[in-house]
Amino acid sequence: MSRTASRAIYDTSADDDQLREAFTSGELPVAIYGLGKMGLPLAGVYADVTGATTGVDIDQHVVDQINAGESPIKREPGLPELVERVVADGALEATADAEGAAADATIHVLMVPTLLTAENDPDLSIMDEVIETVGHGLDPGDLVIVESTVPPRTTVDRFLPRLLETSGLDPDQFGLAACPERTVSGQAIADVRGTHPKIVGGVDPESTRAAAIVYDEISENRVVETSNATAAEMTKVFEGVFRDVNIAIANELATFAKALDVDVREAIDAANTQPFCDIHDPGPGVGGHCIPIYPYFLAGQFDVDADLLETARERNDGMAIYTADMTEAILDSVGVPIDEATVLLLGVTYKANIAELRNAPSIPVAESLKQRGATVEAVDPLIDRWHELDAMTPVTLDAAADRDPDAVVVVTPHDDFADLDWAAFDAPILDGRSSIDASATDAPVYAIGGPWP
Ligand SMILES: NC(=O)c1ccc[n+]([C@@H]2O[C@H](COP(=O)([O-])OP(=O)(O)OC[C@H]3O[C@@H](n4cnc5c(N)ncnc54)[C@H](O)[C@@H]3O)[C@@H](O)[C@H]2O)c1
Ligand SMILES: CC(=O)N[C@@H]1[C@@H](OP(=O)(O)OP(=O)(O)OC[C@H]2O[C@@H](n3ccc(=O)[nH]c3=O)[C@H](O)[C@@H]2O)O[C@H](CO)[C@@H](O)[C@@H]1O
Repeated sequence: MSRTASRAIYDTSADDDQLREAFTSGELPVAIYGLGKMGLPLAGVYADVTGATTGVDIDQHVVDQINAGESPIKREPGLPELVERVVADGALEATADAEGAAADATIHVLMVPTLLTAENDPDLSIMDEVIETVGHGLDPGDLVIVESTVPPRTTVDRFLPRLLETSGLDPDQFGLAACPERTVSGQAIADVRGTHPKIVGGVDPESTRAAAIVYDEISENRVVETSNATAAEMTKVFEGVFRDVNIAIANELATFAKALDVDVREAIDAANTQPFCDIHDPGPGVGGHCIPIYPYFLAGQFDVDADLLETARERNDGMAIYTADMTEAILDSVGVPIDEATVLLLGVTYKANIAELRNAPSIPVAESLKQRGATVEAVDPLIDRWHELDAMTPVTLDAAADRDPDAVVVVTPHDDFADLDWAAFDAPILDGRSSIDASATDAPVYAIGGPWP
C-alpha cells in the first residue's frame, strides 16, 4: 500500500470527526505487533472496526493459520469466528514481515510479551526490537500505541528516544501513547470491545487526543485520558500489584488453618458478605505472565522500598511449598511415606481453561514433591509440551481414573475435570482451588485454607 499525506492521525489539519471517519473507513491502516492470546483478539477487533489491519508475528505458523482464517489461540470464545470473518472480508491480514507492515501502517499497536529476566528485572527486549522496527517505518502523522504492560516511565524514557533516533523525526511529528491492555483470557474480545473503560495516556496532549479517537471507536466503553503516558502505565501495573497483594493476604490467612484447626475459607466467605471486604481465594500460587510479573515492574526498579510488594510475592510463591507440605501431611495421615508415594496432579497450566504454562504453580509444587521422593503424575488436556515439565509424568484424562495414586492434588481445575469419575478415587484429595464437590467421592477432601489431617 503506498502512503498518502492525508493518511495521518497525529497533528493533522483534519478535525476529530474527519479522523474518526478516516479511521473507520480504513484510510489510516493499522499494524498490530504480536498475535497471541491478547494480540489476536485485539487485531480482530481493530480489523472489524477499520477494515484495514495487518497483524505481525514472528511465528510463521501463527501467520499462516490466521491467513487461512483459523485462530491459533484455542478456547477463546468467539475468536475463531471473528478471525474467520475478518480474514475472509480482507479486513485482517497476517504477516511476518514487520518492516513492510511498519512502512505501510499509520497506527502501530504493540502487543508483544513483556516478561522478566532470571533476576526478576523487566525484560523489554521484545518490545525494544519492535520499537526499532516501527521507528524505521515511522512517517510524519503516525501514532504508536503501547498496549503491552510495561514499567512506569518506559514509554517516555525508553521508547520515545528510540523512536526519535531510528525514525529521524522530530517529537512533534508523530504520536506515542500508552494504552494498556485490560483483558482477560476467556473474555478477551468482550474486554477489548469495552468491558472496562479504556485507559489512554500520551507523551504529549496531541498523542492523547489521537489515541483517544482510536479507542473511542474501538471500545464501546468510555475512554479515560490520563495526564501522560506514565500515568497510564501506572494504572495497569497498579491493578496488577493490587491483585497480587490481595491474593497474598488470602494465602497468608490460609496458613492459619493448621494452627486454628478451622476452615479459613468459611471465614473468608463470611467476611466477604460486607462490601468493604474482598478477600481473594487462597491457592497453590499465582501464575501467568501478568500478576506475578507486574510487582517487579516497580519493586527494585526505582529508589523506593517496595517491601509490601516483595513480601506478597514471597508469600504467593511460598504457597507451592505449603501445598507440598500439606500433601505430605495428608499422605502421613494414611500411613504412606511421601518417598514411597505417587501423587497425581490435576491441572498444570497457570489458570483453569487457559493453555499457558508461564509461572504455573504446578511446576514448583511438582518439583517440591519430587524432591521429597514422591513420584509425580499429572493430567492436563491443554498441554502438549510435556517435555518442558521434567518433574511430572503425563497421564491422559481418560487414564486418570484408572491410576492408583496415594494422593490427588487439584492445582488447576479445568472444565475438562467436571466429567471425571471422582468416586473412582479412594486416595485423599487436596483440592487446591476449592473447586470440586466433596460429596462426589468417599475419599477425604482437603483444601488450601482448610483444616489439616
Ligand atoms: N495474557 C493476559 O492475560 C494478558 C492480559 C493483559 C495484558 N497482557 C500483556 O500482553 C502481553 C502479551 O501477552 P499474550 O498473552 O498475548 O502473550 P502470548 O505469549 O500469548 O503471545 C505473544 C505473541 O507475540 C509474538 N511475538 C513474540 N515476539 C514478537 C516480535 N518480535 N514481533 C511480533 N510478534 C512477536 C509471539 O510469537 C506470540 O504469538 C503480555 O506480556 C502482557 O504484558 C497479557
Ligand atoms: C488485563 C490483565 O492483565 N488482566 C489480568 C488477568 O490476570 P490473569 O489472566 O493472570 O488471571 P488472574 O485471575 O489474575 O490469575 C492469576 C493467578 O492468580 C491465581 N489466583 C487468582 C485469583 C485469586 O483469588 N487467587 C489466586 O490464587 C490464579 O490461579 C492464577 O494462577 O486477569 C485478571 C482478572 O482475572 C486481571 O485482574 C489481571 O489484571
